[in-house]
Amino acid sequence: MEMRAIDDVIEMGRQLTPALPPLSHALHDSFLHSHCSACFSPLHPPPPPSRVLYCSQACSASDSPLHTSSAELQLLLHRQSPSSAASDDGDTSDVRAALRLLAALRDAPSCCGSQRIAGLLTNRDTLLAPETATSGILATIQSGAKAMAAARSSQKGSSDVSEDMKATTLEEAALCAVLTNAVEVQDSEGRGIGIAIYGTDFSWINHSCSPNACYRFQFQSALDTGTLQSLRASRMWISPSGCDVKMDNGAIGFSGLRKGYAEYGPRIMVRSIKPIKKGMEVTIAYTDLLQPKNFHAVSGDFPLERDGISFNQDEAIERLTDGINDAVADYLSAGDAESCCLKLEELLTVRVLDEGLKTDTRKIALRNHCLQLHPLHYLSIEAHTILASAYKVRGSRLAPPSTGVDRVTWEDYDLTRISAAYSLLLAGAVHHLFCSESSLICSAANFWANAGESLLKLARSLAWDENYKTCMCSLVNQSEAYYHLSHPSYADFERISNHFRNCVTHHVREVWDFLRHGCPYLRGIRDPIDFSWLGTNLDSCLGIVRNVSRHELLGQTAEGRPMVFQLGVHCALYGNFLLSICYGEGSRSTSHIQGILRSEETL
Ligand SMILES: C[S@@+](CC[C@H](N)C(=O)[O-])C[C@H]1O[C@@H](n2cnc3c(N)ncnc32)[C@H](O)[C@@H]1O
Repeated sequence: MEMRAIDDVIEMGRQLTPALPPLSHALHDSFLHSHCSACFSPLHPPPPPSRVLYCSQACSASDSPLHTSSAELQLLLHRQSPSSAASDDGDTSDVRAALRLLAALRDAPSCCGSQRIAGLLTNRDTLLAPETATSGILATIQSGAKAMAAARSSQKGSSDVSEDMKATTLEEAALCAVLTNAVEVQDSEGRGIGIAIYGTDFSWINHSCSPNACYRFQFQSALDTGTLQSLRASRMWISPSGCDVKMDNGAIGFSGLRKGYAEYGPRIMVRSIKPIKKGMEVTIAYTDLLQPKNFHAVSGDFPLERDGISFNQDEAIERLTDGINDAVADYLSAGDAESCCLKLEELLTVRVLDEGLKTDTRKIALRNHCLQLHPLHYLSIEAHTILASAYKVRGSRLAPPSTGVDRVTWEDYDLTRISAAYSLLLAGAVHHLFCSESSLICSAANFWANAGESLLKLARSLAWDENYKTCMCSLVNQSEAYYHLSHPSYADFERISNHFRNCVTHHVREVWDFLRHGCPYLRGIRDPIDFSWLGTNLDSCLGIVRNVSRHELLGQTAEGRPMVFQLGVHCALYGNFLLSICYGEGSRSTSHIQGILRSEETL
């Protein structure tokens, strides 16, 4: 099954589905005590741990009957009991979501088969086939289905649990449907807090490495009837297609299934990120397009190569990945952001393949050269993301509690400046990839918005006068109008993008030396937006920044501050423009960045 566009031409930034409620959803175990199990909103303040918690009476009334009738309660109790062998097993959200799915469809047993449940593909035969199943997935499905069957028997009060547990086909199919169709629900900080399974309107959308649509979540507590009616009234711009469409349409129309649609839980809505013609298949990305698996398909491979000799990439990538993981462990587990920055910058700067060069005479001749990881390689992007965050944390740690945001120490200021430089480099690198693969619009949007936020924080951090807040650019003055262009024509999109890009390129030339000053790795990056300097010889880029004294830096800061501000405003506005295409007006991401721009009096 697949979904196709039903209108003549759908512009980019169009909402293609209403905000769809989940068929089933479950928090990850680690968020069961900090978030509402019905609507996934954070609990303030976190109450003392108990089994399943709700943010309101309405959420409790909506969800607790399903929590009990689905046997989720029994499953959690069983796993917590000291006698349970599975008590310290991993996350149970898949299994709990599968139990909830079966309970939601209890009145519609004909919707449940081993191939499809409520129209949703289970992939059971493929997932359990001996030739395709990895031992890990097979064991996970079998043990999960057994735990589900045991919990369901115990909930029914069945006397013969062992007999009930023999027939786990239905549980296996439900769990496979969850594994095939569930999406990770992320909170505003991008943390995966749980999973949700949606009906066929969403779940029949296939994956593409170059998708033309994306999705976002909408979090609400239990909805009143008026809001529900208006959500349902919103139209579908896509419809099912495929050889089974008749049969499966029957499945979705079944009244028992409709009962299964919870009126609460994180809703999902699909949006177009490219113009889509009538009859074209609508696709989304199931994974992060900047991650390795898809990266090569999206943007080509950036080889570790010199003078026509390509090196053993797998070995090098493995070593670099280990190095990055080691640095991240310092940051996340040991809380040592400084060590993380040192390790990552060393990793990005030193030769990466020296050991592999021992045997080949041509390669031996190259041993004195410095081979750097390409700045657009996915590992560089990963490392830059961590560096931007680690420098930011280091900057805020150094500020004494009494100083407030506007009065910071020099060291704090330097760290904030380098964090902003990394954020800008990330925005530029991902934007470069976005120019050749427009599916990366959501990533580009987030990186531009982050760069804008970091640069505005930097401009704010030395407050000796307020005159820096002047933006002469006509685009900035018209920015209010762009918020209402969440589905622009492609021509408008290109015009606005080109204008913003030209302004950003101009400002970057003025401030880049200042932003990267004192950072050994960043001095090798000539320009963070225009990568035409990336030729064959990265070495020649090193060492081009003269040493600047603290005094000169201070002078540059006073002068550079309006420019940093203008650059920050442009990045934030452009990020917001792209965010409104991907997620629509009023989304959490756009509201956040608009709040920042309002506080800077640019809106
Ligand atoms: C959420 S379902 C998508 C709808 C599904 N095609 C159906 O018939 O119900 C996900 C499953 O669809 C299949 N699928 C999705 N995208 C695919 C793609 N690009 N190529 C091949 N199979 C795909 C895979 O079996 C995947 O596990």
